[in-house]
Amino acid sequence: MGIRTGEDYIQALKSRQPEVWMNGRKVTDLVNEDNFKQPIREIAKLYDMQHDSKYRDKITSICEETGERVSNAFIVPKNYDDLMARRELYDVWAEATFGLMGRTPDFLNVTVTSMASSPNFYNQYNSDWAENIKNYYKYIRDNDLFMTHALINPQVDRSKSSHEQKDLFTHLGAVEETTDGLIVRGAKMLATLAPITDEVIIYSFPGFKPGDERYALSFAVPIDTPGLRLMCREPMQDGKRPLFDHPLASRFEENDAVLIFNDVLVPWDRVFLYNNVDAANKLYSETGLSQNTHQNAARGLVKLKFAQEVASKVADAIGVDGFLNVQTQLGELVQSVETIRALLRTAENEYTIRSNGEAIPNPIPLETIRGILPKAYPRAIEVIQTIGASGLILPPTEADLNNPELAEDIDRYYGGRSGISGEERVRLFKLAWDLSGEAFGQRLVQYERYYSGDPVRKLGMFYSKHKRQTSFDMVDRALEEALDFKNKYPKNPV
Ligand SMILES: Cc1cc2nc3c(=O)[nH]c(=O)nc-3n(C[C@H](O)[C@H](O)[C@H](O)COP(=O)(O)OP(=O)(O)OC[C@H]3O[C@@H](n4cnc5c(N)ncnc54)[C@H](O)[C@@H]3O)c2cc1C
Repeated sequence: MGIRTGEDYIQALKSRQPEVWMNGRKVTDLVNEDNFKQPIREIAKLYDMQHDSKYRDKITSICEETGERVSNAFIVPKNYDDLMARRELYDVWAEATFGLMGRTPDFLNVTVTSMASSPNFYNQYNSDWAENIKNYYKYIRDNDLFMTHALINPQVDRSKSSHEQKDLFTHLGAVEETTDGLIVRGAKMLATLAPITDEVIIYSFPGFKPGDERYALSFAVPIDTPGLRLMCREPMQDGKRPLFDHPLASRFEENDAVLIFNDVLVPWDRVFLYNNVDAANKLYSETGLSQNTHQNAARGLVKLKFAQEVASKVADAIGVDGFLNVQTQLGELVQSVETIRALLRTAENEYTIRSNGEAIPNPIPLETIRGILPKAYPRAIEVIQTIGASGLILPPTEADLNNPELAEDIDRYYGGRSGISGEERVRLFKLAWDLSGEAFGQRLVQYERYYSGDPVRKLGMFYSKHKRQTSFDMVDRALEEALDFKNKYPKNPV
């Protein structure tokens, strides 16, 4: 099949009925559910871009194996140009969504591509796993599917490992093996956009202990697999609010869901890892899984740049950007953007080739971005809040603007510096409020903190790995030189 259109994607959604719960009711008509309508349009738009002559050759390529056109996310990069072709896809889709949708299809498509291009890892444990992930990759690639993922266990009691939880199946685990496959039970979270995806893939961060074997799992199933329940969080927009009043929240809401597996059958050919604590702990670091940090970084840069531009435009609109305190805040944001931009370029320029022939960006600058963004993005939002001040809270609604009795007052009292009308400023400040004040905007902050794991533990892991890979040459030399000097000049003459 190769690349899908937006309509292909929507038709696939219509053909399925996953068990989706929201606000206490079962959602039976996904594509007409108010909360999902606009996000579905946004994802469909991305698929359509693959067919648009303006983007097609930038974001898709001909697959050597099938001769079909596929997303660049499915091409295993062999050199710098291939890596940059992927980057082009990340940029084009992130810019189309202002970086506000974190889980666009490229994210997991790249993840599965990386898993499948590490057969040696799987083969050392079980050759079936290597075969299964390879076939799954081909299936996703050739049908251009959209996936969600769920890596973490319910928060119930973080002081205990999986097998020590009160209930054996609080954390998702294997119940029994059958001839058809594995029966799994328990919950995983937090699957962003799950109801409007095609498939879900399960794997975990490291941290399994002996005794956790049944929880050491990786597999994929269709999102409408019998027994799989999707519990959505409370929507942050009802899908009915005017785009004028909520120009971002009404478009880019990514609902998140907890996945509850009630004795779900996972066919054996969809099992990528099972019953092996060692393999589960190494999966992340040894399969190139962290390749998706490249997508994360490119998308995060677009989002940070967007927030920086919003802050600057807000300041300009009300004539405060000549004040030193405002300039230093705006300058700080520009420098954050430039820092991320430079790190991303460094990671790409310093790419290496893995033993499987796959080109990968230098992970150290990418992980550095991962460490900086959870602080830089919330700071950008704080700057918008500080500079926008009361102006963020006061704008009237579209309905007010449409009332002729109010029009004159709105233009007079809600306008900006010379040249900015009441309506222009109201629209800008509403956008800034969506990003910085609305529940939608607060989720975006929380997303940047946590989307790829706990930043605290990630930084600890980053440092431990860095320490293992490095030496203390300069310190050793300074110590040696001091000793040499002491021996050479015992009385310290000049
Ligand atoms: C908006 C959003 C979207 C997301 N989308 C996805 C998704 O699509 N797929 C997915 O799989 N996940 C997703 N995540 C989940 C993300 O992976 C987790 O939030 C992240 O891994 C942290 O886990 P947690 O939220 O359970 O926090 P916890 O692990 O419960 O941590 C809570 C607090 O306790 C501290 N803490 C907990 N355990 C330890 C420890 N052992 N040592 C030190 N400190 C500890 C943490 O530092 C943190 O401050 C998303 C999260 C958010 C917020």
